[in-house]
Amino acid sequence: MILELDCGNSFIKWRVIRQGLPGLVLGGVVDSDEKLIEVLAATSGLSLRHSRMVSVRSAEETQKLVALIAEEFGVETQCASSARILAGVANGYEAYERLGLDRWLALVGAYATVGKACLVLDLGTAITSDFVSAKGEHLGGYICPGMPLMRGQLRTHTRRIRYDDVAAEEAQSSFAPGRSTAEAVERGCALMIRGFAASQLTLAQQYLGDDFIVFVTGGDAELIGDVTPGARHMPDLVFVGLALACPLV
Ligand SMILES: Nc1ncnc2c1ncn2[C@@H]1O[C@H](COP(=O)(O)OP(=O)(O)OP(=O)(O)O)[C@@H](O)[C@H]1O
Ligand SMILES: CC(C)(CO)[C@@H](O)C(=O)NCCC(=O)O
Ligand SMILES: [K+]
Repeated sequence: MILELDCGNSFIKWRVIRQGLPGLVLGGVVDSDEKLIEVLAATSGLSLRHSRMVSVRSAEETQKLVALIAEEFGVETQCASSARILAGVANGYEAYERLGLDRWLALVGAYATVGKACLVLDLGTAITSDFVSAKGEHLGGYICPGMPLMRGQLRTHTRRIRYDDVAAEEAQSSFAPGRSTAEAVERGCALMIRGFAASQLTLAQQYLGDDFIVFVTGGDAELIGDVTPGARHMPDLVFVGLALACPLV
C-alpha cells in the first residue's frame, strides 16, 4: 500500500492506495500530524510499503512529519520537489522553485489527464488559479485569499463581526442580501470568490482560446460549482500530479 499526503496550510489530506490497482483503500482530512498518525495507527490491515508527500509547509515542519512516519510505520517518504518540466508541462514561473508545489502538481495532474489547455482552480486556505496552454506551457496564475482567510480577516480587524460556525453554516443556504452579520459576511465573501472564478473563465478564454478544460479542486470547491459549468470537480487532482512527481522505482 502507498500512503499519499497533501500537506496544506490548514489541513493534511491523506489517502492510501494499492500499488497498480485502481481505487483507494481509505482517505481523509486531518488538522495535525498527530491526528494523522493516530488515524493511520488505528487502521487495521494497513501495510505501508511506500509513502509520498507534497507539502507547502516549511522544510522543518515537512521533515518533522517525514520523521514521524518513518518512526511509526517504517517507511521512507518521497517528497515532491520543484521542477522546470514534468510530464510534458513547463513551469511558467520566472523562479520555478517559488511556485507552490500544490499548484504545480495540480496543474501537471490536470494537463496529464486531458492533454489539452486547462484552467485549474484550487479553493483552500488560499485560492489559486493556473493556466496551462494546449502545448503544456504553464502561463502562470493568480493567488487570492480563500474563504477561511477572508472570514478570519473580517473577524480579526473589526470589533462587531462575530458569529459562530452554526450561524455560518445556516447563512450559506442562499445569496439573498444578508439580514444578519453571519449572512452578510458569508454571502459577501462567497460572492467575491464566485466573481473571481467568473473572471478566471474570461481570462482563460483570452489566454487559452475557446478549447480548454476547467478543473476545480480544494475543500471549498462547491462554492463555485454553478459558476463554472462543465468544470471537472477532481478532489484528488494534487494526488494525480504527486504520482507523476514521485513515481515508485
Ligand atoms: N472534510 C473537510 N475537512 C476540512 N476542511 C474542509 C472539508 N471539507 C471542506 N472543507 C473546507 O475546505 C477549506 C480548506 O481547503 P483545503 O483543505 O483544500 O486547503 P488547506 O489545506 O486548508 O489549505 P491549502 O490551500 O494550503 O491546501 C476550508 O474552508 C474548509 O472549511
Ligand atoms: C498559494 C498556496 C498557499 C496555496 O496552497 C501555496 O501554493 C503556496 O504557498 N505557494 C507559494 C507561492 C506561489 O505559488 O507563488
Ligand atoms: K491546496
